Amino acid sequence: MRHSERYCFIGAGSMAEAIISGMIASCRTEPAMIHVINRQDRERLIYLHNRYGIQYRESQQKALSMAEVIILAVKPKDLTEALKQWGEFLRPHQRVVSVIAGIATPYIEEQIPQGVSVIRTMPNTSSVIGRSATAICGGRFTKESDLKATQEDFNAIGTTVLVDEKDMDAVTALSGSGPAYIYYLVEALVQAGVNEGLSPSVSRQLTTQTLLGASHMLQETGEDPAVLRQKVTSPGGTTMAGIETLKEHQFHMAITNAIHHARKRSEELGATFSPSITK
Ligand SMILES: NC(=O)C1=CN([C@@H]2O[C@H](COP(=O)(O)OP(=O)(O)OC[C@H]3O[C@@H](n4cnc5c(N)ncnc54)[C@H](O)[C@@H]3O)[C@@H](O)[C@H]2O)C=CC1
Ligand SMILES: O=C(O)[C@@H]1CCC=N1
Repeated sequence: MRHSERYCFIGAGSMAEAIISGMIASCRTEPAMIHVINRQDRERLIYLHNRYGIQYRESQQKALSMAEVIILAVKPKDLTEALKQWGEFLRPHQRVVSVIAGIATPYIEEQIPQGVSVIRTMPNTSSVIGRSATAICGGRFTKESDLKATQEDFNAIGTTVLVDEKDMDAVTALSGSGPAYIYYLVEALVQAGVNEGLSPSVSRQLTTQTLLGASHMLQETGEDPAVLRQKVTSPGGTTMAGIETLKEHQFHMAITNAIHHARKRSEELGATFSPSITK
């Protein structure tokens, strides 16, 4: 549903672009309702304006105060400076939506005027094509209506789930970073097909459609992935030979450790942003 709130993105990087393009493509909002502010790189704003029609020219302070929704889309290391620069212009009627990995709502709440609702989200880059998996949690001043509106924003670019803030680091490791693991798997599959004599284009086409088909099977049948796997795996057949090799190479353990390490990294990114440190 298209609605009338104005958005102001702080940070014009790849995640901001993924969300903006998804919101415009899904008609959640019009380009004229989106303003983007960025540090230094005016070329980037011109690119976003030319490509999507978003706004950037008027005073940045005015853009911030006119928006109902402020989206924080800077890197974790740049957040403190960004909040110093822009935080004082925020007001309690606005909702601040952070997409920043690792950083908890209390830190942001402490850097901006008292009472502003801060909502932490973790989308992923599939926002561009309206296929993000986004997790959302509210902060201390977040009302039901803020959560609902934020869910509607992100439902326009994929699916959403409400979680407790304590789960956000795990979410970040799993679905925030998740597309990269899948692309890494695809790189390996395509190369493996080529190693076995397929052309790169045939290998990529077969791999991509296999991934897509398997994703749809998971979603549309709702079956346990282990059951779906067993249906492919004939006793003594090719799949069994492949799966046994994956087991020998501790595939399961590699994935488990990767997600654990990514979650720890999310915690580390947030650790230096504890509210008590800023007092
Ligand atoms: N890339 C991804 O897959 C995902 C990223 N995220 C989060 O999104 C955030 C942004 O990530 P990317 O877009 O990849 O980073 P990026 O580096 O592409 O973009 C960050 C932008 O913020 C701008 N910026 C820095 N300081 C600023 C300031 N004081 N005022 C205004 N703009 C400022 C930079 O100029 C840059 O354009 C990160 O915190 C990341 O954790 C979340 C989900 C997925
Ligand atoms: O790698 C990162 O830190 C960000 C957060 C989730 C995906 N990309």
